[in-house]
Amino acid sequence: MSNEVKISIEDLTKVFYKKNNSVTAFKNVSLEVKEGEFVCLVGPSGCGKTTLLRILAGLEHPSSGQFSISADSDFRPLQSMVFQEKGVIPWLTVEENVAFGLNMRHLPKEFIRKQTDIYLKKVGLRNFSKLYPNELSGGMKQRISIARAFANDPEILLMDEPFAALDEQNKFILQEELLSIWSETKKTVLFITHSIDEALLLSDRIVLMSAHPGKIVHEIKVPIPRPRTMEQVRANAEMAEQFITIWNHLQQEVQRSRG
Ligand SMILES: Nc1ncnc2c1ncn2[C@@H]1O[C@H](COP(=O)(O)OP(=O)(O)OP(=O)(O)O)[C@@H](O)[C@H]1O
Repeated sequence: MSNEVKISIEDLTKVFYKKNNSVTAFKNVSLEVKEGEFVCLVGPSGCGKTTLLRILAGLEHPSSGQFSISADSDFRPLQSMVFQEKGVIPWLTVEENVAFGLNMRHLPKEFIRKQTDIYLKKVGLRNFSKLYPNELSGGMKQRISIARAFANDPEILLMDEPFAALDEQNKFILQEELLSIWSETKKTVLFITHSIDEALLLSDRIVLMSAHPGKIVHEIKVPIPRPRTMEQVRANAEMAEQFITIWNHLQQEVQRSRG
């Protein structure tokens, strides 16, 4: 991780206005993410995590405040986003899905072929490259989304609960695959999860949000050295303490959001 700030969010607020009322998704959020840092956002349902990511992805406008993503290269996209599901294009083959962003940028064919091949290999889908998404399992579809996001070589990666719909065993495998690709590419990642275990396994830093309207209320640095495995995280006494700290916080906030 470098000391350079890659994502800077300053006093950001998002209000959705409807006919007779308004909903404040999150309020006065300020956050800095360093280049190469892996940050997980954890908070109760409805606290504005997805909305914050959508703003960083340019899919929504903030109501007030500002943010910036620092760009190292004019040729790279600013961000790629990985969603929980429905991130694949059903009428394209696996390799066409992975190459999609690169094709949209009209990059040289040979570069696209090589880049696609590298990431298909990294996510274990090389032998499935000519298949269509409906011939694949949920885990394989998420691998396509991850391969496409990294193949695009964006300045930052935004991931919105990418493993939430998977069974636990597939989730563990994909988490470790993601960590392995991330350690090679050192991308800056902002990752939303409801899973405390997942946040402890993946993050350099965990940012906790309050119940709706979301605010950042606490941050935790994850001290386990990398590379990490779920077994190490589960066997580590300090991590067990962190788990309880995060759970205590979440429990209170979830109760508040239900109240
Ligand atoms: N397009 C929209 N129009 C109106 N309200 C919206 C819109 N999108 C989100 N909201 C509201 O903003 C708040 C935050 O929603 P958001 O989806 O960002 O929360 P979240 O923390 O990602 O929730 P979850 O963890 O359940 O996915 C919610 O109250 C939601 O109803």
